[in-house]
Amino acid sequence: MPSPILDIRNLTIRRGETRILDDLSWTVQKGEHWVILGANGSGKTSLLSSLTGYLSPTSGAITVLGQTFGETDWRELRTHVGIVSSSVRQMLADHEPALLTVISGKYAMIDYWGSVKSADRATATRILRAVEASHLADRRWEVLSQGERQRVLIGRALMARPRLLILDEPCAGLDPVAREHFLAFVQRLGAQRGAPALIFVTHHVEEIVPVFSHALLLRKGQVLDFGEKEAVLTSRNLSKTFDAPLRLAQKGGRYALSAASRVVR
Ligand SMILES: Nc1ncnc2c1ncn2[C@@H]1O[C@H](COP(=O)(O)OP(=O)(O)OP(=O)(O)O)[C@@H](O)[C@H]1O
Repeated sequence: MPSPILDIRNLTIRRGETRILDDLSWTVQKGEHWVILGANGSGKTSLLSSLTGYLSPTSGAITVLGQTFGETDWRELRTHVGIVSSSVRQMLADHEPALLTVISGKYAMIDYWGSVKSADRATATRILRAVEASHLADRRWEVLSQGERQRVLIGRALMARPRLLILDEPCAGLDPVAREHFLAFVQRLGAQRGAPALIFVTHHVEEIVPVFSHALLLRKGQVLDFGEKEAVLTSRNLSKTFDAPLRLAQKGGRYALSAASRVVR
């Protein structure tokens, strides 16, 4: 069996008295696309930071693409993991056209400088087409809408040909129509042959499109449940995740949450 995309064993991260993540184990196999759901402060961002090597474990093991934290050059490994998050968004240069932003992803560079190789230009042009943003190639970062920025950032991440693509709350700041367009794009992206494994972090079950096969629920730094989404996404589990009685409904492969008068089983 090929090595998993991601394998986390008994991960605990403590800082001072705070137990940020507590004995967390999780495996992502090739061909799976995961959603991580959890309330504010449940540890989602910390988990992502740990698997890109930015937050060191107190104990436990993290293996990404067959390489284990502490035994390998994490900087090299990072180039195989694409990440789209608010911290990357904030670092981009206002004046940079989208095509250069995408090219910069190959070199893990912010604010691309230097001459552009024609092969890189051709690849970035193809990627911009794949993220349905060809028309944005010459547009500067500062004028792009939030939805356009997300596509360009995904293009930037894809430029490094990642096997794992992490989308950390990518719908934050999108209006309902832009959000639906973006989610339809994520659905197409994940369904493409050879697509990287997706990890999509959100607070909202409405954002779980059918291409996601698995879900991980986090609560107070611990895994509440994980596995195939049909088994994990239940009213009972989500009520525990968000500490309130909630009812989960499913229609046409999409989910919706509403308040319930008591925890629904
Ligand atoms: N370096 C640190 N030192 C101490 N506590 C930390 C540190 N980093 C994170 N925490 C705490 O760990 C908890 C989890 O934080 P984290 O940002 O991972 O949550 P989250 O699920 O991403 O939340 P949100 O949905 O609000 O973004 C929080 O209580 C946070 O204050």
